[in-house]
Amino acid sequence: MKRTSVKICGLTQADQIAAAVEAGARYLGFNFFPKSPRYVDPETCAHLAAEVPPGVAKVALVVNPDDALLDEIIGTAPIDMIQLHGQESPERVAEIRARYGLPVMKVVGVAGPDDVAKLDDYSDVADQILVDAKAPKGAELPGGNGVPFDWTLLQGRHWTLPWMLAGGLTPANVALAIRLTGARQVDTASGVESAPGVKDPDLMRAFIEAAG
Ligand SMILES: O=C(O)c1ccccc1NCC(=O)[C@H](O)[C@H](O)COP(=O)(O)O
Repeated sequence: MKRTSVKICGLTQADQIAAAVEAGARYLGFNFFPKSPRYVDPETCAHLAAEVPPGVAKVALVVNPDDALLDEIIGTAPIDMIQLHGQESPERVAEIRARYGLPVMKVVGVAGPDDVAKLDDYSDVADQILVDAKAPKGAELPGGNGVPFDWTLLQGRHWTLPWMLAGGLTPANVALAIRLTGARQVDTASGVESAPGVKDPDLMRAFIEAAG
């Protein structure tokens, strides 16, 4: 029986979705950040989402979205959860959650102890927290950079909300990351790709197996 729920983020092709589902992913992320090699538009997402069986959550990843973008995505594709991957304030998270009536996962980028403390700001307004590595200085993308953070920063920390670990997780390091942090949910994008934006079925299978 699986103990860890896995999210595969940045799916762009139907065959990758079939492979991720077959391997046991519980969440699939669709990326609406235009500069990303993993970008999909709402129409494409709607077609891809039709391939996703019940029980696997379809997550819309957005960065500092305005209502117009969210209206378009939610009005076009059957999204189950919104992932906020920008600098959204607690007030904006609450507003989005109320407007769309969907669960919201707020991302907090971590590089040091002060960042870990920020997780508490969202405990009353989000449904889940995604604890990701802070993007390296000068990076073009706010996430999906394949960079881990110091997992020991999370040791001894407890949160009331469900949370997910991300940032540079790969088939080779995910078991150690889980052991050090106690994460019960993990997320990966670049760690299961053969090239930027191209998910590799063997790597997805290996990741989910290693996550346990
Ligand atoms: O993946 C992207 O291109 C991306 C672009 C803009 C914001 C977030 C993005 N990715 C986030 C993720 O896919 C993951 O949730 C997370 O950052 C881990 O990515 P990785 O380190 O590549 O596993």
